[in-house]
Amino acid sequence: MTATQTLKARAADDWHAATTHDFTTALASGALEPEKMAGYLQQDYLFVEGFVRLLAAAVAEAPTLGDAVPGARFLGLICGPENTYFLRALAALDVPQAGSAAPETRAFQELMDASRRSGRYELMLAVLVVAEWTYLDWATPFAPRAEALPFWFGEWITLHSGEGFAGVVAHLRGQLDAAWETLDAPARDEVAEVFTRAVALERAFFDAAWAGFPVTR
Ligand SMILES: Cc1ncc(CO)c(N)n1
Repeated sequence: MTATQTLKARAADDWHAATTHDFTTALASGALEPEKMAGYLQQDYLFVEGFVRLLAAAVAEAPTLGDAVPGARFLGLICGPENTYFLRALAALDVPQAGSAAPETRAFQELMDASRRSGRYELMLAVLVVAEWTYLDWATPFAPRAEALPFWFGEWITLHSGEGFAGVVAHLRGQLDAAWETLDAPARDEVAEVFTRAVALERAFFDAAWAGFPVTR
């Protein structure tokens, strides 16, 4: 097994819960209440702010230009089509951007900030790999039905499935698998800890979204 396969297997319970969640099942069926989607997108837009900074830091730490380019392209996608999706979807659901971060969002912001400020590429990658790979896993089975859904559901699935997005995940995993080979045992333990924590936070974020984040009006 590769390092990222082993890390995923060690977090199997939370991984499975996060990637087969009632929230995403309802989203992909089109039956998710607009209020729940609005609360989720408000909080996730705050998540994305920290994610952009983290991804930018990882691009800066990549060992070569070849290692940096796929992440930089992905940064462009998030700040382009994905950012526009958020603004269009929030407008369509008739809500503004969130006033403040919910506890589950804040926990994620703190993990992203800590891994970014560590300056350590492998800790940044641990969070990035979890965030993108869990989304690829839940969204991929729903890709065939995305077109038939209202855009605020369908485009969220499309943004996290398909060949291009699978390539992003493969790239990030490849970076972490390569970095892993250079790490001593204590550093590997730190990566595993961040990876496991990130999977738990993905699950908690969907649990909170399914219960219903408070919506800013
Ligand atoms: C909480 C969360 N995790 C991962 C992603 C994928 O970028 C996202 N948009 N939100």
